[in-house]
Amino acid sequence: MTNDSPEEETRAPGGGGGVGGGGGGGRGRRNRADDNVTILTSSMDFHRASRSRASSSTEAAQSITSSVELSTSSLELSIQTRIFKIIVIGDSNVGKTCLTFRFTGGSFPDKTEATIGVDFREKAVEIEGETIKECNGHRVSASVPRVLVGNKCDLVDQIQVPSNMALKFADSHNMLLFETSAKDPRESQNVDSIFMSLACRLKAQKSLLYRDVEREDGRVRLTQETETKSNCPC
Ligand SMILES: Nc1nc2c(ncn2[C@@H]2O[C@H](COP(=O)(O)OP(=O)(O)OP(=O)(O)O)[C@@H](O)[C@H]2O)c(=O)[nH]1
Repeated sequence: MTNDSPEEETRAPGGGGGVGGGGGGGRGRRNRADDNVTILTSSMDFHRASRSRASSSTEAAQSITSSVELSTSSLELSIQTRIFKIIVIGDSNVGKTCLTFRFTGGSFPDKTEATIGVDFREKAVEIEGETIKECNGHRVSASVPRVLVGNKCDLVDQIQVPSNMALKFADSHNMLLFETSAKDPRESQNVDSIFMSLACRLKAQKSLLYRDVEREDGRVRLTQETETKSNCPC
């Protein structure tokens, strides 16, 4: 099994689709000896899609005379999509590329080559009505949600790490455990759940939406929401 903070490789899913939300824990299966466990870590970022408004002269005039109100509504409109950066870390050949490809592209790649450096894929998903996007880039911090993934569970006769050991490791590091196969199409939902779980947890962890818009002396003051609220099942 890999260390808690594997350093030899990091990878950010990018290139295909997005994230979904899902639930929790995993089943158990394991990889080859040198492959062991893939750890997915993630961090959160915030993306504001700009929206242009006021195309007519009337609207333009309104935007001048009612700048505060327009600024407020523009802000609300602009908060459409948050970007979560998910980093897939693990030993070489464990299937990081295939897992992210399965999730973002929906299939198992016919051929992969050892990734040098960092590979990016991205996929937009919707959770509780909010669009979440992965993003090119990564930042690892101890506070970000992490899950532990054992890939290649289709290789039943080559299991290297017993499920109970993986579970113990995951528990001790406050991670969910997923045991899955990027190759087996029957496992695709479980692969999705890995990323959806992360997206859900990221979404719930700390909202960066500016919900409280206060007016003070004719000026708009934005208050960053810090409360964690979610109906996400994971
Ligand atoms: N049987 C099986 N093979 C897999 C699975 N996932 C990946 N592989 C194979 O494992 C090999 C390595 O897969 P990659 O996704 O390139 O592994 P990686 O971790 O990205 O490798 P590096 O780029 O070297 O770090 C390839 O030959 C894949 O076809 C799986 O779930 N089951």
